Amino acid sequence: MGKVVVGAAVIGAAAVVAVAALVVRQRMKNSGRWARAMAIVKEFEEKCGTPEGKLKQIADAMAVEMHAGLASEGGSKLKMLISFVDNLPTGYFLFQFIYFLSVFLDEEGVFYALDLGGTNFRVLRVQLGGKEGGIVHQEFAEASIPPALMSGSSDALFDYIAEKLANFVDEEEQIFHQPPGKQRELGFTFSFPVMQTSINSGTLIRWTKGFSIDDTVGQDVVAELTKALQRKGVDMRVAALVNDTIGTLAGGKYTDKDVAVAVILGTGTNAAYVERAQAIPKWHGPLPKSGEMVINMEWGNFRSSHLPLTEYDIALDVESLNPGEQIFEKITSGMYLGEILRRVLLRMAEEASFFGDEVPAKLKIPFILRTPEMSAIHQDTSSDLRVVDNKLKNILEISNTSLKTRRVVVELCNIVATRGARLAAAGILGVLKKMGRDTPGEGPGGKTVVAMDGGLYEHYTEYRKCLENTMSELLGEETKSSIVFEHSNDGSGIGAALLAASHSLYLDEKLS
Ligand SMILES: Nc1ncnc2c1ncn2[C@@H]1O[C@H](COP(=O)(O)OP(=O)(O)O)[C@@H](O)[C@H]1O
Ligand SMILES: O=P(O)(O)OC[C@H]1O[C@@H](O)[C@H](O)[C@@H](O)[C@@H]1O
Repeated sequence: MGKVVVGAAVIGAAAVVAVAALVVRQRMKNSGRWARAMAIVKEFEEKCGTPEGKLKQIADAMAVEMHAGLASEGGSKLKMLISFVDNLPTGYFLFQFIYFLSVFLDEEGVFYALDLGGTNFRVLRVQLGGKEGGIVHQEFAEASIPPALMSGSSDALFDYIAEKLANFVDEEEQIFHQPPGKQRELGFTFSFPVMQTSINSGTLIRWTKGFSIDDTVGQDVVAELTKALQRKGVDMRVAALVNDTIGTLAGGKYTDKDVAVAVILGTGTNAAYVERAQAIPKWHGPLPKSGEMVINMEWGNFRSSHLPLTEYDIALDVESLNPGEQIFEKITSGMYLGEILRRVLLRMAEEASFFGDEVPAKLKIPFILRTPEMSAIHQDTSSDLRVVDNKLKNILEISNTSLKTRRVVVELCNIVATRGARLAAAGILGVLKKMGRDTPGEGPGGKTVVAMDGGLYEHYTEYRKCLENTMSELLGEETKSSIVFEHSNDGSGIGAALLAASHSLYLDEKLS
């Protein structure tokens, strides 16, 4: 009996020791995994660093590339596209003219706008003029663009657009009907790089963001739209073709004459600004009477050795629809921020079992983690980070995460968004430098208004606050006080309608 008891005790003790050893080994393994995960986070944070000195180097590089892009076609990765909006028949500079436009137009001043962006497609009806002038009435409809149309045929895309426009026109109330013999007129906002050949013609240079339709490249997008409108029986003339940054500048200028720069932070990113005509060596056409021209920078394609690129950015670019293009856009704008976050989480799952022994299958799907979900995670204010928990469950099917795991996910959102926002601020500083507005009190009336638009800027509060705080950091309080950010919500749609009005075929009747 004694031997049996002793034996059992020895076995029991051995079992306890074995379990303890297992627990210790598991804890060591977990602590080893955690340490590995934290090392990945630390390395990522360091490589995303945007200290003030680096941002100022980037701003200087942006200004240098702007000069190069204005000097000659192809002189820079910045296309610096001339927008043609200012060679008005009346010789007025576009924006002054728009400002007085409503005075010339009477109640029939109904114009349409059509805005093709990277994610959404909007149609707008604007009634200008009337006794009080200004915008008397506006209404719009929005639809997301079916992903299949982003990589189908040119006709399929433009037929979809024409169909939506036809439906919108059919809903037109009787009071907006044009008098017999007068064609409806449209401002076409096209959020992609176009080499403009006139106010209402221009060829697509290349697609960006999620679009990749080979048979549109090199084509006149107004001609493509016009053919589709004819196919759909829509009697409408495209009076103006503008990039969304130009539309935002025009729309912003309509309400505030000090608007001199427009920045879009949406699915993609871009900027436009008012340049002195003499500062555009590559322009050999007639100089506008105003002496100023409006430039669509296409700054999404900016590239500099100073940009804090990580292995995740490089892999994203290599696997993108447009490798080697739009690098600045890919680390600052809405289409990509969530995807960068996903790539970091995937590496942590693979190399440090961050979400357990198995790598979550959904985490391997590109673009499954959209920036709107990332901002919800980033801006979770609950004590147990339950929004983070829900997003991880619903999007990635990752359950039972610990609070400290969720905190790391939030921190990664902060790293990605902070880098993007601070780089956007550096871009704006570069534009202000080029304009000579980065020092106190420069610019007419001492104030420079930057019209901001885009769903990322509008909806990602942490990103927007970081951008504006970074502007103060870079400019200093004295200069910052002369730079005003105005959120011109859907300014590009209004701007496109205004530009259509300012290039209307029927203007002479009103001006005479
Ligand atoms: N709540 C949100 N948080 C963060 N980003 C958002 C949010 N909502 C939209 N976005 C971003 O804004 C983009 C849409 O921008 P928007 O300007 O509305 O359309 P488009 O890019 O088609 O012109 C989306 O692709 C997304 O990246
Ligand atoms: O409004 P979106 O879709 O975010 O577009 C912003 C910018 O996106 C870029 O990819 C385009 O080249 C620009 O022309 C455009 O202005």
